[in-house]
Amino acid sequence: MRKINVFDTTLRDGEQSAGVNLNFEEKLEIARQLERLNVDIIEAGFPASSPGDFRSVKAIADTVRGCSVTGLSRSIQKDIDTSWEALRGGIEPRLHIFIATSPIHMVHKLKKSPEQVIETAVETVKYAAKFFPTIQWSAEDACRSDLNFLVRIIEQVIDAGASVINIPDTVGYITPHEIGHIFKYLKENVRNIDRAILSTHCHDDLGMAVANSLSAIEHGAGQVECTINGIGERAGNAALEEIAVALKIRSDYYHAQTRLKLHEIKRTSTLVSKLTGMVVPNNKAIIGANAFAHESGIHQDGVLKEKTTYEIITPELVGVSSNRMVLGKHSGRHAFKEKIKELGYSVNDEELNRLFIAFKDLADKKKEVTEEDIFAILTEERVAAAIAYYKVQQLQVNYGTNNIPTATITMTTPEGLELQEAATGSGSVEAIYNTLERMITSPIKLLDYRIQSVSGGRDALAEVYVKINYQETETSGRGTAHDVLEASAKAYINAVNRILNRKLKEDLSIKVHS
Ligand SMILES: CC(=O)SCCNC(=O)CCNC(=O)[C@H](O)C(C)(C)COP(=O)(O)OP(=O)(O)OC[C@H]1O[C@@H](n2cnc3c(N)ncnc32)[C@H](O)[C@@H]1OP(=O)(O)O
Ligand SMILES: CC(C)C(=O)C(=O)O
Repeated sequence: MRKINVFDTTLRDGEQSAGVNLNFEEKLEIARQLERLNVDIIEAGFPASSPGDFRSVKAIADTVRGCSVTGLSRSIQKDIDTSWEALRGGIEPRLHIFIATSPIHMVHKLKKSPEQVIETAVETVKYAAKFFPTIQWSAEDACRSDLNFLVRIIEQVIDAGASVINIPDTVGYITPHEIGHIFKYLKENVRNIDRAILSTHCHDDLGMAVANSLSAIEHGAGQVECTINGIGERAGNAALEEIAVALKIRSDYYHAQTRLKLHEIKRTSTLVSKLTGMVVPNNKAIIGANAFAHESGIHQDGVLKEKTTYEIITPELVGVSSNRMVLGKHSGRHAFKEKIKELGYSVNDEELNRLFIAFKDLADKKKEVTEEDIFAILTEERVAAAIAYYKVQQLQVNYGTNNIPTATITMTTPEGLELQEAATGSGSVEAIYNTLERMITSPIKLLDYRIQSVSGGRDALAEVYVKINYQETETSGRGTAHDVLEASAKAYINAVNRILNRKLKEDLSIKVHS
């Protein structure tokens, strides 16, 4: 079996999804989970693009020990210098440097001749090789580039020091047959290709990203670039979970394997969905809620007689557990700690105490505390805004079909004051948000509001996701609670606190409660 390296770009290309905005703690949490999933390379961001990206790439490179961490860089010395500062603490510092090679990009965007592009690529790879032991070079828009030009530039960047050559389908234009031909052609025609690994990076504009990635693997790619849940720029990237499971289930055809721990897939998908606010459609392959649901009589009959009649993947393979009930209100600290360990987390005593209080509180209200509930509590605890500038102490909502909904809220402010306010709205959530806005004083614009339940049943936890604009900054916020209105208030305040935390970290003028 050929070994295929998995290069996860959820934190770089995935974060380029419109509306996704992960903060420092969230990126670190996703990186830790990717490490548990056992990816080979994590692309943690684009260090030169902003101080925030630099900080998170550096923290991930300094923390992650189970795989290599990389960051994206333009073919510019200052991007390479910044990337080195961010990545040098990693176990195998790796630079991902790119330049466009298609006529459209060279003429209109870079305004460089093909010869100038070759010269820039070679010079910058040579420069990067002074620092980085491993350099991945990408030919942006490779799939719309001239094949003989690709051969020439690839030969020269390999000579300059690149050992991974990535052939992206940047605009999601190629077909499986065509990409197979490109990889075969490069394998046969690049003189020094035995000194490099070929990599594939596909976008889903025409819905072919996974099929194209698999075809590239079939024709010689030794590395696949993908994201969890297929999130990414425009229509997204190739979905990691689909590629990995296709290689496993059809190993008879591909004869290639990854080193992923497939049972971590569901959890990774849930975490990324929660933190990005990008909901996974029910019919999504591998991780959608319906992926293992047999609805029609003939299928159910077949599955009851013999599972393999209609089931090619077992839910257990990707970590979907049929045993959902785990703990209840009589469970103690030991069992709870053990469950957290089973979920792949380790917590210190202080964290355990806080989590246990949240767990007991939930267990009092809910008959069955599922694995998903515990995962939600854990995630909320680990990625909560570092400092809760605003804290809701009490919330009361008055609603009736013939009344105007009114919310009354008691909240502590950044100055430690306790304020009480009330306001009305056309619905209960609007009444809550109008009340909070009165107390926070700066205008807050609500851009998006979504709600879902964490697990099934009437007593399920509610999870609210909001996107707001506050103090000229856009961010998202999340809140989980047993009650939808409390979860709504928490999500709103979480978003405001996240902006205030970010401003403090970036050392910008912090203006709270003016
Ligand atoms: C296919 C991909 O996904 S590539 C990754 C895309 N990701 C991102 O762009 C996210 C992060 N980007 C950013 O924050 C900003 O674009 C920055 C900080 C990188 C650059 O910002 P600015 O300096 O304001 O430049 P801006 O984004 O407007 O334009 C890009 C410039 O880089 C140049 N450029 C683009 N790609 C490359 C490259 N690979 N190597 C060198 N220069 C490049 C463009 O030609 C343009 O140069 P020009 O100003 O001389 O015309
Ligand atoms: C930078 C490269 C790899 C990229 O993201 C693309 O071409 O889509």
